[in-house]
This record gives sequence, structure tokens and C-alpha cells, in this order.
Amino acid sequence: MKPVKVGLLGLGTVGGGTVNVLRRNAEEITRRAGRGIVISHAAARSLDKPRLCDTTGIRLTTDPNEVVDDPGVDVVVELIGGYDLARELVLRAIANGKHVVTANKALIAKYGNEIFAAASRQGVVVAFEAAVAGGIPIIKAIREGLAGNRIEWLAGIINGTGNFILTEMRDKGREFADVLAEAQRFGYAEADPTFDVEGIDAAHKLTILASIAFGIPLQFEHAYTEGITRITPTDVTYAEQLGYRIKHLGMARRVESGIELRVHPTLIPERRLIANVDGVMNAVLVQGDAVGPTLYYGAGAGAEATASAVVADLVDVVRVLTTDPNNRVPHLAFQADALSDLPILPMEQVQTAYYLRLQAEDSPGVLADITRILGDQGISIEAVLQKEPSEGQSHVPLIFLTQRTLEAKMNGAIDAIEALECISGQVVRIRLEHLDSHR
Ligand SMILES: NC(=O)C1=CN([C@@H]2O[C@H](COP(=O)(O)OP(=O)(O)OC[C@H]3O[C@@H](n4cnc5c(N)ncnc54)[C@H](O)[C@@H]3O)[C@@H](O)[C@H]2O)C=CC1
Ligand SMILES: N[C@@H](CC=O)C(=O)O
Ligand code: NA
Repeated sequence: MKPVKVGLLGLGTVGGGTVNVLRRNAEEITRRAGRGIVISHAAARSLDKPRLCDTTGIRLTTDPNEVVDDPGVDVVVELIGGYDLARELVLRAIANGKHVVTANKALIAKYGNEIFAAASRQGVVVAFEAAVAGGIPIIKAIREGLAGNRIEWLAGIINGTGNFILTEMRDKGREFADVLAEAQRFGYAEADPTFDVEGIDAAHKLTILASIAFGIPLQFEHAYTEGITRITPTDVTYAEQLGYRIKHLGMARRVESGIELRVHPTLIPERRLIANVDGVMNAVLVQGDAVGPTLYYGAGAGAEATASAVVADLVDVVRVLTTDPNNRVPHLAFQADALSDLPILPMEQVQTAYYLRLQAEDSPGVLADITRILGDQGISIEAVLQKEPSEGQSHVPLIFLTQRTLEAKMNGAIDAIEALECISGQVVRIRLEHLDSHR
């Protein structure tokens, strides 16, 4: 049988890695797919730039439309990134009857509903394993491996750049900007690295995970998004003294009234495996009602780790070339006409535990004032840590760990604490998740 011809859009980090992996493992890939897979066409912004890969035998162009419109191309692989041009090209490929593989989580989180509807109308597949947690086959695991479960919640470290920065800062005391520059050199970061450090990339990925876990449409616009830029070494140290690690965590949880969908820095007990996921590695913990907790771990970014997922999707696409379109794995795991309308909850209705750090006057009655405010809001305290004042300082750092409560109640408590005369500055609030099976 003739090999399947692939048209690649973008020959950067992931594009280069994909060419290399497909070439190096061609023989095994053919044995798995039942047909050879060759990259016949590729679009790049410049044709004479040094590349990660050898482009011999690939028809190169600077016009991505040429690839998308070429009748000789069976599958389009979109690896240019970004929202608008990628959307245009993917929809055009679908309209031309081509299957699509993409690593673009921004595209899927924002335009996935439209794209999957178009793909279903055309009877083509849009595969996106590389879009979440790079090389970890998390889409496949949730969509297929856990299909017998009611998924209760999932939590993930799903931005490699952010986790790499936090790890290097914690372990080696390195500066934020210096580690970010290194992540960019390694090809981990997004074209606009604020997507990594402000939590937007993780929110894109969490949006996708929540859809396939709970059977809801993609709703990136409702995700609560907070990045890592405000985490300080002070809080990392205090958290460690209390037995916790601070990680940038994506949390999607099904509760009675809807779905919590949020990414933010989070304290996690250090005994949890996921608290020990460091560097560019990602991990996703999924709680199913039948299987219990399952944990998926691997490289979340990088040329070949991501290419591993792109190529796996290509193999899947080659296999579906011969299956009945109505019997394929649905794009969002659940049949398109059976998605649920559970709302995404506003952050005020989310329930979580908290780490609070405040600067309080070193005088009697202060602790009582704070515990009264928390008590008035029905918030229970789990631990208190009082540190010595730094030399020449009249205020002492006070750290509280609380039990789970509504974010709205915590907002009220923080406003009241900040209004106390004995408190200086703002209260630092970091959410805390125990991540045990039942909470
Ligand atoms: N780098 C990583 O570790 C991972 C990246 N991704 C995603 O993969 C996609 C690609 O990312 P990278 O390879 O890292 O980016 P990159 O910036 O290294 O590569 C993108 C390539 O697309 C090319 N391009 C942009 N506009 C073009 C146009 N109009 N015509 C032709 N070529 C064009 C650029 O010149 C560049 O070479 C993004 O959606 C990214 O979010 C997903 C998982 C991991
Ligand atoms: N910029 C992303 C790349 C992979 O999705 C990350 O750092 O995780
Ligand atoms: Na993946």
C-alpha cells in the first residue's frame, strides 16, 4: 500500500522533532500503522534557516495554503501555533477533506468546538494528543483508557516551562528571568512566554482535559487563570517547613452545582508523588470512581517528547482511514450530541483549602483577632506558624493553613484581616489541595 502523505505546517521545535522521529522510527511506525507515513510537504516561514531536521525529499514552501490545498496531501499537521492563522488553516484543511493533527492547545481550547463540528461534518479526524502534557498520552488515557469511569476530578502540572522555572528557582536559587531564557533556548516555552508564566497555556490544556473528562463543551473563557509570577521564595520556604510544595496546578473538579476549572499556584503535601514532579516534567492525576486515582507522568515539552505524541496521532489517523466515521473515538470522548450543560463555576463558588501569610504586629490579641475573623466566616484553621521578626522589623510573619472553604468566604475574611490595624500590607493567599482520593 502507498504511504500516507503528510503536509507539515511549521518546521520549528515540534515540527523538526516530528520529522526526526518519523524518519528514525520509520520501520516500527509502518509496522504499527500498517502503512508508511512520509512527510511530503512542509511550510516554513523561511526556507534557508538552519533546522533541527534534514528536509531532503520534502517539498518546501513559505505558503501554508499550498500545503493545505495540495490534493497529494492526506493529513495536515499544524505546528505553527497561535490562534487565528492556525484556525484558518485547520478549517481549510478540514474543508478540503483532510485529517488534521495539531499540538496547538490554544487553538483547541478556543476554537475546538467549531473545529470538531466542522471535522464531524466532513467525516475527518482532528487529533490533538500533543496539545496537553506534551508526550504523556493523557488524552488517550482519559478518552479511551478511563471510558468506564465517572471522572470526579483531575489535577495536573501541565506547563513544563513554569515547572522548570519553579524547580530551578527552588533548588538552585536561580533568577526567574534567567531560567525562563533557558527554557526558551530548550524550546519549551510558547512563542509568547507570558502564556507559560501567567497560566494561560495551562488553562488552555486544563480546558481540554475537563471537556474530555466530564463531557462538556470547551469553555476556555470561563477558566480561572493565575500564573507563577507572584510566587516568592519566602512562601516556598514556609510551605516546605509546613510539609508542602508549591506547584502550578490545574484543577478540574465536578461538584453538584457545576465544574471547577482553575489554574493557580497550589500547596500540595510533599508526600504526594505529584508534589515531586520537577523540571520540565508534567503529571496529571485523575480520580475515577471505578479505578480510583491514576497518575500519568512524563515530559511536558521539548522537540521529541512532543513529537512522540504527534506521531502517535498520525498512526491513529492512518488506522482510522479504514474505519466507519460513526464508530470512531469521539473528539471530546463523549458523543457530540450527548455533551452536558453543567456550568463552570465562578471562582467565588470554588472550595479549596488555603495557605495565608500575613505581617502582623507582635502584640497580644492579634492572633485572637484573626482567628475570630476566620471563625466568623466559618473557616477552620488547620495549622499556624509564627516566625521571628526580621531584625529591626516590628511585624512578624504569621502563616495559617485552613481547611476547605468557599473562595467567597475567604475573600471576605481576607478583606477583614487586611482592614485590621495590626496587619501590614496585603495577605498572601495560596490555595492548597490535599489531593487524596476523597477531597
Ligand atoms: N515546544 C514544545 O515543547 C511544545 C509545543 N507545543 C505546541 O506546538 C506548536 C508549535 O510549537 P513550537 O514548535 O515550539 O514553536 P516554534 O516557534 O518552534 O515553531 C513554529 C514554527 O512555525 C513557523 N510558522 C509560523 N507562522 C508560519 C507561517 N505563516 N507559515 C509557515 N510557517 C510558519 C515558525 O516560523 C516556526 O518555525 C504550538 O502550538 C505549541 O503550543 C505543544 C507541546 C509542546
Ligand atoms: N510551553 C509549553 C509547551 C508544551 O505544551 C510548556 O512549557 O508546557
Ligand atoms: Na499528550
